[in-house]
Amino acid sequence: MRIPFTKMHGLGNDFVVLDARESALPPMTGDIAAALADRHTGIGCDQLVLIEPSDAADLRMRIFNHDGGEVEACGNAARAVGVLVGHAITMETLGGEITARPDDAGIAVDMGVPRLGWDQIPLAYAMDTLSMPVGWDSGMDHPVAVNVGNPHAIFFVDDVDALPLGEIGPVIEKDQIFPEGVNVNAAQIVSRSAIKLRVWERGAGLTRACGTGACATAVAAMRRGLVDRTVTVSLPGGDLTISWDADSEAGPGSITMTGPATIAFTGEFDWGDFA
Ligand SMILES: N[C@H](CCC[C@H](N)C(=O)O)C(=O)O
Repeated sequence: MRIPFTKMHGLGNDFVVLDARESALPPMTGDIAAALADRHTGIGCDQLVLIEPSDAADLRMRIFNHDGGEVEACGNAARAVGVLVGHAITMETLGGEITARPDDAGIAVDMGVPRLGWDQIPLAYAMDTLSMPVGWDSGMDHPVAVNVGNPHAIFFVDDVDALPLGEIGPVIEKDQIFPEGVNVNAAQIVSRSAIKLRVWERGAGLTRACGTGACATAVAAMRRGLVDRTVTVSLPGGDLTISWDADSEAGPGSITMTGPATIAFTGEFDWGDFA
């Protein structure tokens, strides 16, 4: 069975996108997703993105990490789907409903309201998520924990480029204090409107950009009073603008992420080669 795909990226965080809205695909599994994501024997990507029909929103976006794990959210992928569709849409995801709309700077995604409770991250036991009383060998300690559909630990450091994130990231990612794993963010405050960020992604490793990481890091920095409510987050692949609406009687505001997404090329593969 020949399957069309679109290769896309958001600031270098790359995706293989399959659009099953018009014609159903055979069931996607973690093994098939990982095989397609493999950069040596597959098409190669950080995440596989599957677009399906939805009864609750304009479409359903499913995200499979490079390791095949299906996850709740992917900010850069949300912008990629926004570019592919070409107009404002609502998306159902495992992490909740999000919306994407064209914007002067590319695509603006409303990522919803961040979850800040220890059990919403989730963490293994009750603790202060604004400064987790934990540390790891490289001196990266007392992170902020934020869930933006998916779990993030944010460490504020003096120099992100001096960190061995490729070594300490996988250790923290799989620490038992994070029952569902965690995306590991190393952030450097540049000014009250600028953050420099590197991310070790759960299930994908070091990536050139992480949209949810940028959102979670902005929320963490705002919670600590380090930046204003709109901030530019600079990742190895480029910049994202993150705003966190002020809280109201209804509760915490929602997060908006704005930035580009790019179609690299289209192609086809034979499902039988990967299933
Ligand atoms: N690795 C993430 C999913 C992809 C997130 C990242 N690519 C983004 O743009 O948000 C996780 O396991 O939660």
